[in-house]
Amino acid sequence: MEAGLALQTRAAGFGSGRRRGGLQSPIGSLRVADPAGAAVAAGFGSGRRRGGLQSPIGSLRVADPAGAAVAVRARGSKPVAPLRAKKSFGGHENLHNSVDEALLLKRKSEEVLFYLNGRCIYLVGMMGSGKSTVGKIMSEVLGYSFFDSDKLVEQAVGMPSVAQIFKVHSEAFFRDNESSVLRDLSSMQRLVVATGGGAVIRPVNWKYMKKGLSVWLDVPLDALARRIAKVGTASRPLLDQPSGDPYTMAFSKLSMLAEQRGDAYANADVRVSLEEIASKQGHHDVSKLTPTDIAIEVSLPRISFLFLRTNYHQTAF
Ligand SMILES: Nc1ncnc2c1ncn2[C@@H]1O[C@H](COP(=O)(O)OP(=O)(O)O)[C@@H](O)[C@H]1O
Ligand SMILES: O=C(O)C1=C[C@@H](OP(=O)(O)O)[C@@H](O)[C@H](O)C1
Repeated sequence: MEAGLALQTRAAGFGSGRRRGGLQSPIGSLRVADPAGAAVAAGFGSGRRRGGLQSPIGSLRVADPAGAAVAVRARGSKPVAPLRAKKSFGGHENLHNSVDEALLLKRKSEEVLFYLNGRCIYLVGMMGSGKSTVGKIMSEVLGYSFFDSDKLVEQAVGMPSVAQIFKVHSEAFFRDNESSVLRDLSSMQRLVVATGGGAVIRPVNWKYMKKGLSVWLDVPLDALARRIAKVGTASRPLLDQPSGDPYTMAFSKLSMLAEQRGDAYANADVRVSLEEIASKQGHHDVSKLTPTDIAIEVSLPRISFLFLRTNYHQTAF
């Protein structure tokens, strides 16, 4: 299968200024091109490339045509549909409970766009916290590009899964590449990035993520273990166990990791607590929250106030 990312331009009427000639990361591994209106295909790792510079970990090129936003999707996959779900979430048939909810999300995200002023959003949180799911919705409504840092590492290394990278190389090798990917992404604008759950443990990654807005999806361990048990642990090497009840194994490993990671997630600019959202909704059951409920919290204009202050501290919503 061809590795690579296909980029699609969509008019979004939002831009923080026009970049000409592209930005280059310190090691020249990433280039943001502005080919005045042209949509381009981006290659990463061993995939096809048009232009852009290459580093040992690969090359990324994103078209940013004057005020238009780009949507990114894996080559061959379908674009993310903003208003319809392909899966059921905690018994919900839809990502959104209603059209009203979808419209609310759209309105909130438009307000936040102004304050973001092109800055990237980095979603952090434990494995299974919904970074990819919520991130795709956020990117869709913001007119931002979505990147999953795990996928970028896979493409850069030229391996089909994080599990294989851990097995053939090591966790340290994966972490080095994860940092390189985050460094490269940090020189770009208008991205929603779903980071790997362990990205928070390296201080240097915070240096990169602090160039944008970091948002911690704080999900109770029990809910995480349920979600992971449902989809299996094969794609998450730190949780993969040869035997045992998947929920119990996932819960115990996640608890250990949460302990080890201590306050690392709390470095994020914003904490979105599912327990608090559920309690606000009056049912106290986080499994009833749709990804859109959560994306609305990420988009709340309250976040925008962070950018009005020169010194801000983490805010829990
Ligand atoms: N709000 C939610 N309710 C129920 N299941 C969810 C929710 N958000 C994500 N999921 C499911 O949980 C699993 C992990 O989500 P994912 O977005 O891949 O997490 P992450 O990127 O943080 O590892 C997926 O199977 C996804 O469909
Ligand atoms: O928590 C972690 O250390 C990891 C989380 C994974 O990403 P997700 O959070 O997307 O599952 C992936 O980066 C790797 O398996 C390690």
